[in-house]
Amino acid sequence: MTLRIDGKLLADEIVEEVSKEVADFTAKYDVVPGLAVVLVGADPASSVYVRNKVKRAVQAGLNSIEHYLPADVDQKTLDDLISSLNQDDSVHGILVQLPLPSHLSENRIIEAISPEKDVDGFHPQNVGKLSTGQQSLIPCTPLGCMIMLERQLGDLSGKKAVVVGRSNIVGKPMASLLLKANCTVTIVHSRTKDIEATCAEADILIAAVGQPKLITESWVKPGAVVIDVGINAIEVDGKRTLVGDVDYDSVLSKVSAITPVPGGVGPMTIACLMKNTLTAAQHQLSASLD
Ligand SMILES: Nc1nc2c(c(=O)[nH]1)N[C@@H](CN(C=O)c1ccc(C(=O)N[C@@H](CCC(=O)O)C(=O)O)cc1)CN2
Repeated sequence: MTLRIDGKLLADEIVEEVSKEVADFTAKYDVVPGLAVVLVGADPASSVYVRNKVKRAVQAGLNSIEHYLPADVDQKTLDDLISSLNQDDSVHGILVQLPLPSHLSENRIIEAISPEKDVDGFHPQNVGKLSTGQQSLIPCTPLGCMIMLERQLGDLSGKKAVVVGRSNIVGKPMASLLLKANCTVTIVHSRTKDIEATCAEADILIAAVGQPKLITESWVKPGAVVIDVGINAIEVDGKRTLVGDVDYDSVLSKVSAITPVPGGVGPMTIACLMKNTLTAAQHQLSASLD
């Protein structure tokens, strides 16, 4: 029987665990970990994600600080805001919701965030540490995927893992994490020859390419564990529907476990942000006591 990995349920559990640890942390140090979320503009999807992040932060017992800036905000204003959040001791985590409007530089903003407060794990210092196997803040989506995989499979050592997609947010950090967990890792992308055959050898298949229902039955190995990171809005019978990069119905009977879309990786991304904020606060406090 195929297991449907319930990301919403697991996310609830993680936020509950984080809230207990936050309560202990606050009781011990008299400090409430603070998460600052910055939204530029009013993109509907980004607004939903930010709203859900704030809701989860409150559930986790974090201090949620929100900054809503107009879509035409200039780079200097955003740089100044990040600089003031970096200096604010009540803020332990900073997240700038992506994508930013095209006149703003995402790289400049990511690099402006203090690496210790970079709860997205996107700063080059955190990326470098992750890729060299050092302790760092880990991007939330790949972290959520690893938690789901480890709860499903336990030890991942020796598994063949294929990551479809090479983005900085998901594909590359996902590959680093799988390698750290002793998997044999392949990243496939638009220039890979015979992607389908490579995917069909994977014990673990991570789909993070942003192409609706690309991966069908012939792409998966019998018994594989499939993690679908894609969240694509398509029209079905004139109605907006969310689907993953995997054709769920087509692969379902062949795989041993699979994440659905919606309700799989998405909720875990937000839960892991709460986890990262607590981790950042713990590290900042222990550094200040050194
Ligand atoms: N600064 C960041 N920006 C972005 C990130 C990120 O990790 N950091 N990731 C994505 C968006 N994202 C979080 O920000 C995100 C996307 C989707 C979900 C989610 O829960 N999706 C639901 C469906 C939601 C819906 O109905 O539209 C699901 O999959 O069940 C959470 C977070 C890009 N930007």
